Amino acid sequence: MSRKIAIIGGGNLGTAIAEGLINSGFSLPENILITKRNTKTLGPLAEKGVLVSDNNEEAVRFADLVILAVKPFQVNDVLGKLQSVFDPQKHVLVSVVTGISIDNILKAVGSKLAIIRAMPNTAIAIQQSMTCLSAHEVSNEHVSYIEDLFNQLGRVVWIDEKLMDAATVLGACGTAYAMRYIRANIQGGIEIGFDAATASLIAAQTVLGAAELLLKRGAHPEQEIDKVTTPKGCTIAGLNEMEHQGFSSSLIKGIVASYDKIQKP
Ligand SMILES: NC(=O)C1=CN([C@@H]2O[C@H](COP(=O)(O)OP(=O)(O)OC[C@H]3O[C@@H](n4cnc5c(N)ncnc54)[C@H](O)[C@@H]3O)[C@@H](O)[C@H]2O)C=CC1
Ligand SMILES: O=C(O)[C@@H]1CCC=N1
Repeated sequence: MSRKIAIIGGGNLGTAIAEGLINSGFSLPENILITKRNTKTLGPLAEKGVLVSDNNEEAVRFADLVILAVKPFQVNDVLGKLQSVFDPQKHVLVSVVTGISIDNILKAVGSKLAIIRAMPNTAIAIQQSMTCLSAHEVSNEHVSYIEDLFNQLGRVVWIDEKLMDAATVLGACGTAYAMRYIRANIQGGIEIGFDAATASLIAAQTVLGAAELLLKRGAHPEQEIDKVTTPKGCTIAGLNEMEHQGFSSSLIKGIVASYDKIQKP
């Protein structure tokens, strides 16, 4: 397979994917074509040599891998107009769209195209995405090409398609949840004496280190918490107060609310 990639929908995620593909060296900028109805905001990518267009048909003809990154309600309209351009012998379609099943996509394209669902997050721009992948009836060649692509843009796990909504919440919405946790740390850090820049650095690096401890050791969070909580110390006093205020409970309820929103929009 050659390495020409079309990204249909140059919004937050589409542009992040383009950035990741270039930053990782997986693609040359001239091998990526990204579309949007109004291409003005794609200027920074165009300056890097990425091809920019408002014409989805042109993009599909250009590429053999098409990444669909439009909003869920736009899928039928966008794919419907591309039915005659897709070639099952040539194209593989990767959809990062929330809540739209492979079956729905197949109906919208109207042909037996190779379709893979991917659920990355915006850290894909800096090769730190968590990407969940799902496919059925796709050739091994397509599977290994797509796995290789997303592996270079972060970590990958293959999941059953029925878990895709859960993956969306935990892995993609999760970036926003983590940001809010860090922001709260910054706000607290300022209240106890730091300037905003120093509080931001300490909060972000501390979260990065905590995540790395889990990823590198495969430990359970509570094992690492036990190493921090000195008996009668300040950590356990703070943690217990957070729990009295509903910390874990509010996160779990938020995750379920996000999930319910995908299931019952
Ligand atoms: N933003 C995120 O963190 C994540 C988003 N997703 C999913 O990815 C998809 C895109 O999300 P965002 O990038 O956040 O949305 P967005 O609204 O920023 O991007 C969608 C883009 O599609 C463009 N568009 C609309 N109609 C078009 C057409 N006919 N042809 C070409 N482009 C068209 C819009 O102008 C917009 O720039 C959604 O389905 C979302 O659920 C999935 C994982 C993470
Ligand atoms: O908020 C949303 O609906 C999308 C799905 C995952 C991240 N953003």
